[in-house]
Amino acid sequence: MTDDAVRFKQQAGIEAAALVESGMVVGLGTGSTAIFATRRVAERLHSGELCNIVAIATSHATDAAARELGIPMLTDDIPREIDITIDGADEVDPSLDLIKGGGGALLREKIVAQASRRQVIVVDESKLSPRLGTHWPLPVEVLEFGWRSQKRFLERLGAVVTPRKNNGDLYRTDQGNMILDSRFGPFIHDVPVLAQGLGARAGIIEHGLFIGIAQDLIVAGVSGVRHMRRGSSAAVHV
Ligand SMILES: O=C[C@H](O)[C@H](O)[C@H](O)COP(=O)(O)O
Repeated sequence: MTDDAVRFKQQAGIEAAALVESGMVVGLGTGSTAIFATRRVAERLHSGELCNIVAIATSHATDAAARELGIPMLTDDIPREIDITIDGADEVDPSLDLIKGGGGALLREKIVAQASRRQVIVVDESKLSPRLGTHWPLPVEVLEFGWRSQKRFLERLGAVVTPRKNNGDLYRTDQGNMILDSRFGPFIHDVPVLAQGLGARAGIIEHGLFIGIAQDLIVAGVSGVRHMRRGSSAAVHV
């Protein structure tokens, strides 16, 4: 990752953390961009600028980081509605639909996103894409039982499928499942139809298409930080 990319991720994360208000329940995303928002929320909490917040993490890694930073955490059964969640993404299209799951956290991320009133996505500008699937394979979380059947199913849908590995072994999600990275190049032709097909297949636990979920996008790049809202063509420069 270049120094510029790290700086852009940090700018986007810090901008998003400013949207958190005292008294809120906050969803904390996973990855190298969302962590900057988590750190900034912790800084605001410790400086006294924020008070009385509780958070829920989208992965074991984020949970450990947030606890280390001294953020009060909710239990995993999400006993309260989440006011705002700040998370990263692997690809973002012009209507703010997303591919997520590059870090393997897609299932918890989607659970937290769907339990949130407001989902704010933070990215550096390299994540912007004209059509989902252009730059990134779609992560599909599958149960180990029967996984080769899911691989054939995805191949019949037109994907080139690579079981995700970690140091030579099969990668495991926080839930102990596998990820099949599925490249539908040059792009995914019909995102809603694909999402519906994947959702209907037993053995597929979740997929990384987040459609209609993000309300806000904060993107940082060479021309500064922009804040976009779903359904609004105007980008606000901040
Ligand atoms: O599973 C991981 C998540 O969906 C991440 O939010 C996504 O991969 C983006 O991560 P990063 O900000 O590190 O590029």
